[in-house]
Amino acid sequence: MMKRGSTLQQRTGRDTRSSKQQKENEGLGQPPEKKTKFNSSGACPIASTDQSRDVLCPSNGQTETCVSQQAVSEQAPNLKAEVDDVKMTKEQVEALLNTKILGKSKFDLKGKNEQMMDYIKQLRVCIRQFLQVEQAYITQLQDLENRFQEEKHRWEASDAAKNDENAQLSKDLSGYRDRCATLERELADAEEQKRALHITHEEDLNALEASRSTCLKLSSEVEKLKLDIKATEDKVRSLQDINKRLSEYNTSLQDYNSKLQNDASSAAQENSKTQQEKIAILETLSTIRGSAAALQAQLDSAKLSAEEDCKQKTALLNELERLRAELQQCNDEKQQYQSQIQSLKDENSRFREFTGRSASELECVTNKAVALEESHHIQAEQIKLLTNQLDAATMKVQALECSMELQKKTELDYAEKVTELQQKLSEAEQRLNEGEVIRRKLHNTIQELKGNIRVFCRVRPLLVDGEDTEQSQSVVQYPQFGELFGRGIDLVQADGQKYTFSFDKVFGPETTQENIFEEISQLVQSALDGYKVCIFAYGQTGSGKTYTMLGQPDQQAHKGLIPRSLEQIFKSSQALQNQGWRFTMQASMLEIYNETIRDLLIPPKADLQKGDAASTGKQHNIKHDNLGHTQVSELTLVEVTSWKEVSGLLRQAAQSRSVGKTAMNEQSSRSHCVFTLRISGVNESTEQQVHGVLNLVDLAGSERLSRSGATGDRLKETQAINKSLSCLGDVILAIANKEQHVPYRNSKLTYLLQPCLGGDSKTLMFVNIAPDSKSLHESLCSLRFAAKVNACEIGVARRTTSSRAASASVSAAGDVVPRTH
Ligand SMILES: Nc1ncnc2c1ncn2[C@@H]1O[C@H](COP(=O)(O)OP(=O)(O)OP(=O)(O)O)[C@@H](O)[C@H]1O
Repeated sequence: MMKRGSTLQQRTGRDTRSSKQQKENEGLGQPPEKKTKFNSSGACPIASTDQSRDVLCPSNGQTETCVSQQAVSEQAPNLKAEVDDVKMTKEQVEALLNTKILGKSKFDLKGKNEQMMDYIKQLRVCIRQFLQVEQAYITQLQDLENRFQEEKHRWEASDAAKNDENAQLSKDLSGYRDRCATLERELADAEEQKRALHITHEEDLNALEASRSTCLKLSSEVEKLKLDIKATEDKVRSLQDINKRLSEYNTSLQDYNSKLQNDASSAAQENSKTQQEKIAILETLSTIRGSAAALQAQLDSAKLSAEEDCKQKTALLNELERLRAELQQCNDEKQQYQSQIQSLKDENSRFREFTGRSASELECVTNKAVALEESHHIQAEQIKLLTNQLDAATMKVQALECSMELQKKTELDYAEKVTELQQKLSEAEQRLNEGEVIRRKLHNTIQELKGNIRVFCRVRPLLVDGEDTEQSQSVVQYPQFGELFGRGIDLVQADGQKYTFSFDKVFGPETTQENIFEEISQLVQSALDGYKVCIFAYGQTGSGKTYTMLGQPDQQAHKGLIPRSLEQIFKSSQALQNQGWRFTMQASMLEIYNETIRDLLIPPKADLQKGDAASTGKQHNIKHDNLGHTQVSELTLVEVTSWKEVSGLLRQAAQSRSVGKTAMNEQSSRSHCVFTLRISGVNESTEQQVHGVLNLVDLAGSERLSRSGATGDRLKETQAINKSLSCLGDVILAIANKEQHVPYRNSKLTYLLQPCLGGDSKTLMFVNIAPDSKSLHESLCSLRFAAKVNACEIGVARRTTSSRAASASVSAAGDVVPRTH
């Protein structure tokens, strides 16, 4: 009960304190009775309307909220009566609690009991009062709790709202923070920019300052320059003129360039057109040459007749002179005679006057006079005759002079015509040369654009006394029109089955060595322009490879490609000397027999002393440097300056091959023969340098073992040939398939020809075909191989050119052996 009371007291402590505060505010000096009004019995008065009001709490004497009577009656209806009667004050309660039950005496139990009963009664009243107070407190507490709950709900609601608000705010805050960060970054950037601008500004200021000072300097210079400008302006004007002309020239060049490009696209057509034009020009040229020759002959004859006329005229003039002299003489004589006659007449008259003279004397004189008159008459006749002759001669002279005039005129006309024709001729020749240059350019462009190995097919004639049987017929046919005309070849089997192939060109049996060379002369020429050129002949034994490559060098009609190419190269290199070019050339020749390299230019004596390369085991190794130059170790390189020297070398090589042939008891055609000419050119005026290589290869004949029927060494050798040729096939196949690894090193031949097969060279293969039916299968194999080669793209040919200064350090490839034999 006390505990509960104390709890209540604690709970109501705030109110109590506020009451106390109130009390203090109202005046501490006032006695509590004045403020808190007790009834007569000392109990708190109960308000009639309010449920509770402040009263002095009986336990602690402080002001407590008194519960209304109605509330008390609701809480404890059984105590109502007592509560209404008894209201205890604090002092009374304290007095009650301090009350001691003593009785009248120690043994006055009844009195004690009554006292006790009374005491209990009072305690009950007190308790009831406290219960009422407690009830009031509880009610108040509940009320407060309700209010607290309401407040709590309100607070929770507001808290949730605040939370939402907070979340929103924190969201906004993070947004603001992001924005702030962005702004900060922007600010930093802006500041950076500002700093950079500031620096730039400062730099600009510095630059401005510098430029101001420069400006000042410049303005002084400007003054000077202004003076110069006037002089320069004149120059500029002239330069502008030049520039204008140059730009016109440039435009024309550009036009020409675009035209060339257009030409390049239609190059193939243009090329053939140019060829036709060339033929037409050549025809016109030959016609012009013919008419020029005729006119020249006419002119010569006219000159001759004019000369004769001149001679005749001179003779006539001489005759005239002579006649004039005679006439003069006659006239003189006549004069003499006349003067004689006159003197005679005078004498006669004197005689007659002086009749002293004799009649005979007179007669004599008369006769003399008659004779003189006769002679005079005769002379007069003669003079008349001579005068007539003179007139005739003069007329003749005049006629001659007229004819001479005419002759001269005709001569002049002829001379004019001749000059005109010569001009036309030189124009035609110039056009021909230009056409040739364009043709060469187009040829090179086409070659470069094609980027593949070109293949020409040559079919030899049926040999009457050779291996081809007399009855044998050609199994080769050629398309007579259409796209494949001149490019196609058909092999026709006995059963009528036809195999068609096409190449860059197909040459029939009627094609001469000259025709063949005409087709490749440009290719050979490009070796002088700095290209690597390789021409090789492939085909079965006896199909005409050697005939095509070498032929018979001493016979004009049967010379092969090697002699013709070299003749052309030496001729062109000499012609190029006019343009400042100086060429040096080195020749080498080797053969590959059974995978062994033999130097064919070792002098025979040395060869005998040293022994044959193959038998002495002397090794020739092949190496390629970074520039794509091939070097064969210990190979003889001979500097050559004329075809004559090369022809000597070819003879020597042939001898060396035949020595080898005897030594090894083999056919020279069983080896691959490689002729190489290295060309180095330098232009003295432009310092330009070119390095070209011309490789001319006569391959060993391909043949099937079954057909050759070879055994022993011959079998070994055939196998070696077949191996190297099949290696060549492998290499071609690998290139055609654009494989990563190309097996160049599988044979000496392919390794030697690597730069020609591998890319930046111009390569041409002749596939030689024997047309007889016995060779049909071999021919088919050869043509199939050639078709594979033709489809093989090896890349774009490149010139090797440089300036002299740049390549001063590049030494010539190979060791040059001075020619001593
Ligand atoms: N176009 C041709 N015109 C005339 N005769 C030819 C022609 N081609 C080849 N011949 C002749 O055919 C024969 C064989 O030719 P050649 O020796 O050139 O053949 P090959 O292919 O070099 O043979 P091998 O592989 O044995 O060296 C020779 O007598 C040659 O003169």
